[in-house]
Amino acid sequence: EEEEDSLLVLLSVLYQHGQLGLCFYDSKDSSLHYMLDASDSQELHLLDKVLQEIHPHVIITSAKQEHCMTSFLQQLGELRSNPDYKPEIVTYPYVDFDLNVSKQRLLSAHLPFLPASISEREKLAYLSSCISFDSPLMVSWLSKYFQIHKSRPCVTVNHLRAVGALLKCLDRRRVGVELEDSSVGVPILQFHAYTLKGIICIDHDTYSVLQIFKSELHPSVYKLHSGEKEGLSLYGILNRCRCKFGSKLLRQWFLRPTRDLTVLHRRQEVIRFFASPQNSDALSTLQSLLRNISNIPMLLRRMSLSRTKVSNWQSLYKTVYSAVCIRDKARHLPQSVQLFRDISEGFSDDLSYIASLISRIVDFEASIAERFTIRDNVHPAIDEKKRRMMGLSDFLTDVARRELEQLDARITSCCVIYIPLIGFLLSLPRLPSMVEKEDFEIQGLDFMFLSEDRLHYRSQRTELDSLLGDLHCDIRVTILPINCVYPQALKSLSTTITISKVLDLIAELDCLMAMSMASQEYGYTSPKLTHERRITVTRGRHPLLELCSPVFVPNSFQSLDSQGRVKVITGPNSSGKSIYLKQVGLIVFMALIGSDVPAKEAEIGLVDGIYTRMQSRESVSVGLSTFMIDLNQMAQALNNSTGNSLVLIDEFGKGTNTVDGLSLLAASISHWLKKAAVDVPHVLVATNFHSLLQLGLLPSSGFLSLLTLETAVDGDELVFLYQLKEGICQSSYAANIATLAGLAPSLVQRGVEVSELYRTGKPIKQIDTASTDKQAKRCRFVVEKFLSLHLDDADVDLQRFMKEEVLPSGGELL
Ligand SMILES: Nc1ncnc2c1ncn2[C@@H]1O[C@H](COP(=O)(O)OP(=O)(O)OP(=O)(O)O)[C@@H](O)[C@H]1O
Repeated sequence: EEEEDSLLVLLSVLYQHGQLGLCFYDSKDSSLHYMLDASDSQELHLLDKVLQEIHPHVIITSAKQEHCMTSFLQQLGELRSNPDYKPEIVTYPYVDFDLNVSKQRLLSAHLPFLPASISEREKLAYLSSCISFDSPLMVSWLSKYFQIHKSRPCVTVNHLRAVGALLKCLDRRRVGVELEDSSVGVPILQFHAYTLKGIICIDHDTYSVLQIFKSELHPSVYKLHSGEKEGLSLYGILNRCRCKFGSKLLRQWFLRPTRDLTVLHRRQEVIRFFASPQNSDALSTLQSLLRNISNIPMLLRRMSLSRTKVSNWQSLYKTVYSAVCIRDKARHLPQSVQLFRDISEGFSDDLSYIASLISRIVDFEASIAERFTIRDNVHPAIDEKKRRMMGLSDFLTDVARRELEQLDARITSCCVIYIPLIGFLLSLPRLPSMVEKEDFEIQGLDFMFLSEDRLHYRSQRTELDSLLGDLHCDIRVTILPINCVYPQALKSLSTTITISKVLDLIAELDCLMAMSMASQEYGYTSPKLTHERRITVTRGRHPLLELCSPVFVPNSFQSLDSQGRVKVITGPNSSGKSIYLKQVGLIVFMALIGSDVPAKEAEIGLVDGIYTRMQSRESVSVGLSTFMIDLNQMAQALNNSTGNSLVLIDEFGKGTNTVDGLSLLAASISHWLKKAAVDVPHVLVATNFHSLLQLGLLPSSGFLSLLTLETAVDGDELVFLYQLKEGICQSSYAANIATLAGLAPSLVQRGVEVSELYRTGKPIKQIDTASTDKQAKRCRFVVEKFLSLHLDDADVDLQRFMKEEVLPSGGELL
């Protein structure tokens, strides 16, 4: 018990630009766990879940942090279900969360399992396979990057930053080594990638190789700094959301796929409902309503900060009104669907009240050109002023007529104008005789200014200003408080009916209708989701390639509980291996966000992670060799995958010496084949190393399944059939593909010859490229030289003869 008491969990957390990164140390097994950066809302729901799951005793955070984090930590004790839980909060200066500091602390951390003689470079390379750095040098590279582009929050490595502060705290408190000599550091015995239960581990590389997201710079020069647009990606084709926060929520679903069957079934039932043709009317009505939804909290904030524009009131009115309509529509849909029931019950009558309140206050028809007009009977003072304004024009014509009677007969016309803040002025045309300023003076009138050949005077006779006052200003002054006060009132009202809940439900509806539309258009099917360790896909397709390619050949996939879980796929180049791997990855991913999948039928056992080793990232920017990146990705897959993960490996080992690469690949596959049945992940390996199978480098196992992609040879031409079948590919057909790619036939022919000789172990003869004519000329030259040699001569020097006459240029002649 005492031991239990002394166990500590220390969590270090950083929230920046909507990204939450954290890591924690568990003294029970001296392990360091890190969670890859994940997007979290301002309410920090994700962090709350993490706290509930790991119950840290100490929470370390930065002194410089966003406001929401401060208030979250303050409320921690009150909000949580367990009121006794009060973790200690430690704040460190932001510099402790610096990337370079983190790197240095990691390098000097006490890692007992590493040999003492290990160099810093080797240590970094090792650490990069333990904790996702993206690359060991990435840390320093990123810190430079951040200094240059401080304002660009696109690359976030908050989990790495958090490691620095965590290690500092461990060191200070000497967790677990309190009684040891000060030279003994706090040991870290293992690193683990941490994922919340129910959330799937998918790293940045997987998102990019599977083309789940693909941002492209916006082609417009003006948007160069701000805009990145979505290229051809899964998110791009599924995102048909009508409102902005629908798209935002969909992105979050993509970033946080889940294994929670309740959540997924809730999404599936809505998608299925809208996918049915008889519900297409409901779909289009709801979608047109969704178009009117604006971001109310932002709108209200804007309205209370600055002077409200009519357009703000209009958006607010439209949003609330449309939300009421959505609720009414949802009430007519089957209440057996959970989301419809939530909308029907969750959108209270307060919404209708707000809508009617706005329409009672603001006169939208009269508020033309952004001028805010309030309806009659809202405010008695305004009503009175309005009445006076209405009669003003007749009154002023009358005044002008009276003034004209008093003026010089040469002036034939005049009018009274009103200029806000200056007041009422008499405006007369300028006569040709009026040249100098003195000529402008008229008795009984104060000259103000000359503009566009008209003279403007204030009339002492009528004193309109004192009579009427500055009506427009008055009306403004009376309106302003109303304009400011009402949004405040609405704001408090809207918080009471938890407007955020209404918006969340609307966003969810938007996402699901978008996914349903995509499902209908592309012919997807609703997968059966289970927690079993099996995946079966019948006639699956690649959701992006099928849109670009005129003909797409569907292929099935089956990975059962105990058989054929490790699939090795061989096939000629360009036969479709990579596409097949990605297709399986994408189908599983789509199931994990609740979407329908491109297949005829599918049963997906929900996986806890998708690990990929596919085409490498550009190595220049990350400062690592291509092969090192490959190894890092492979290490993550080998170390972190469980019996419930999906591992996709494409052409691993080709970045180094063939034999070494082949051995590493064979060793990695064997590692999985030798595991206990429950620990073997679903593995798909595509390789061009045919000798892996021809030389029998893999142990025989029931888990192993060998597949290939079908091709046919028609004459000299290779035809790709893209059909998956059991078996091994015997030839790479590299020559046929090289011919297809346009290499010269003579070159390809020589390649085939050499390859054949190499395979059969025969010597490869060098080809003499000199022409026959040239050779004959050389021979003639040598023969003539020998014929002219007289061996009987006493002074004959054979050495000199050979060197200087037969081989004058160092043997080149022969
Ligand atoms: N099922 C399919 N139906 C139609 N076309 C396909 C299919 N699979 C692949 N293709 C086409 O074949 C091309 C090559 O596919 P892929 O990149 O998967 O080949 P590969 O076997 O991995 O090649 P390599 O070994 O050279 O990497 C794709 O770009 C696509 O146009």
